[in-house]
Amino acid sequence: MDAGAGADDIAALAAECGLRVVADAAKRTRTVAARSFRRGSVLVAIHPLHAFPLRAGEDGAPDAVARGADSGGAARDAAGAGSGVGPETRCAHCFGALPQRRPRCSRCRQAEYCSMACLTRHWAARHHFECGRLDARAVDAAAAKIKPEFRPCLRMAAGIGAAVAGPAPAAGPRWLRVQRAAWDRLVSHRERHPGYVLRQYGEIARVIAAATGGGGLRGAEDDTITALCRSGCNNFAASEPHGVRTAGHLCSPLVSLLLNHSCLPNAAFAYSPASGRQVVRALADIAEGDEVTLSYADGLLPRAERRKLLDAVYFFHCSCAKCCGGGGARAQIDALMDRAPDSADQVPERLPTDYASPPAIEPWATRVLALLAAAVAGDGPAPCTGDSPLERSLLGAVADVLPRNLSFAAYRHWLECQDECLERIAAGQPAVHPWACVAALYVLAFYALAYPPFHPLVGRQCLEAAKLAWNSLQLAGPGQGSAHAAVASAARARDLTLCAQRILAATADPDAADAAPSPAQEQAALLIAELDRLAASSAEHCA
Ligand SMILES: C[S@@+](CC[C@H](N)C(=O)[O-])C[C@H]1O[C@@H](n2cnc3c(N)ncnc32)[C@H](O)[C@@H]1O
Repeated sequence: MDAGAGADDIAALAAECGLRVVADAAKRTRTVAARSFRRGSVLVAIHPLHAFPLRAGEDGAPDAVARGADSGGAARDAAGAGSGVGPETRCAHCFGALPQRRPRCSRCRQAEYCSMACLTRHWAARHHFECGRLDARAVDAAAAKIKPEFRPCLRMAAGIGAAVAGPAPAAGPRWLRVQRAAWDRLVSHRERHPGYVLRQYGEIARVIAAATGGGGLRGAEDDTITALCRSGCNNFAASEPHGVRTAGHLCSPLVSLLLNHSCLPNAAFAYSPASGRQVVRALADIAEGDEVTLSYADGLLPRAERRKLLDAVYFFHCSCAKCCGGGGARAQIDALMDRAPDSADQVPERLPTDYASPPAIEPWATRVLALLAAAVAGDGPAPCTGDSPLERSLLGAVADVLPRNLSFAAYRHWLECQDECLERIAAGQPAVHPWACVAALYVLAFYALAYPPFHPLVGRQCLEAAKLAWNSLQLAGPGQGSAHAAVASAARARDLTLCAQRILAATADPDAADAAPSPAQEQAALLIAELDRLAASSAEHCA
């Protein structure tokens, strides 16, 4: 880490977290583990320098940031799910939905909350500081003058401008001092941004200056353009509470500065709706000396799409273990999934027509799901290096599968089937459950091939599949045919739920008050109780 104002603060905080920043010729810096970490360990937890919820029509990233990279948002957004919520529908603290009657900050009258608890937490954490500095009305007036898709950029630049203006308050919190020092050290890649982007940023900078005369937004136009470029390759998308859709944006310079990208990351971030902090956790066991990485792009995107995004937004060519693994297992799986089915080997394009007869699950998917379950159940080491024993076994399970069945096109097909089935179920067609369960199991198998086993998305999908298996089981009574029973045995529902429970426990919000279970954890506990009741009543029946 270079010397300079704030360098000591940053290095000291990193050291306390068990991390060390070292120079890197290709990446400028990289952060390595100064000790080993077990999967699930919290690596960094810090309040963002600036954070705000998305508004209606403003669901583009404030820049081209990693859209929910670690929450799977990119894959879902690519599959057509946007956030699209109204200005009045998200809490300024937790980014959750707002009720009809909602508290708001009595000082700025702008920040709205879903509850008094969120208002109080936001004030204590960050708002007491930014409320006096950021003229939210002036920001809104300025934002109204530019295209909706660029408004988050404006709001981000304005918020950061206010947060970093003037000397750091001596009595201010440590996180603020560290975040400000880290902001000054972030790359902007300004010289590499295309002309049309710089012109748009110039327009935003002019609007900000004209609307406020600098008051509340601060910064000369040129500085605002640099801030926009910097924010473009350093910001984070935050998910809605307990969900996967992008609901807000965070500028957290320390985390940006510390963590480089890998398509096979060993860490993931989440926004804690409880504390408003950004929390980075180990996704896998990390050995001392290993580089700690996040994913800036969803690891389930095809390699070419990931490369395009990383090149266009972050200005580098990825050479991680998955992209160029020198023949490592994950790189080979990635290459298998990158194959395009030829015309004689087409992925089915249409959604199912016969929801009464779900297809059988192919042996490769069953093998992958068994490997996932064993990895999650085991207490042994869980590294994710690209060529660990688990990753080699996964490759062995899929090496001979045809592109028709194992490709991104196939993954997207199953994801689409799952979404379609869930819509039908929501519309009152419970008989679709077994079909939905099959689709969910395939999606889970693809997740297992693309993500480390303890990735939060794997946990959510395990729970989704478990719920569908349980509901299919309910349909498998007399007269309902054997297909339902074949899809969903009680043993499968139990295995999936146990998997979900372990992953959810390892990825639960560490800042949640009194470690209160999340809704997903509550659902998993309920499912296990139901399955136990079912097992007890069948045992009684047999006796
Ligand atoms: C969020 S910053 C990460 C911190 C960065 N290492 C630094 O020293 O400022 C993102 C930038 O780091 C560099 N970077 C991150 N991951 C990289 C990787 N895997 N390979 C090459 N460069 C990378 C790129 O310049 C990217 O725009």
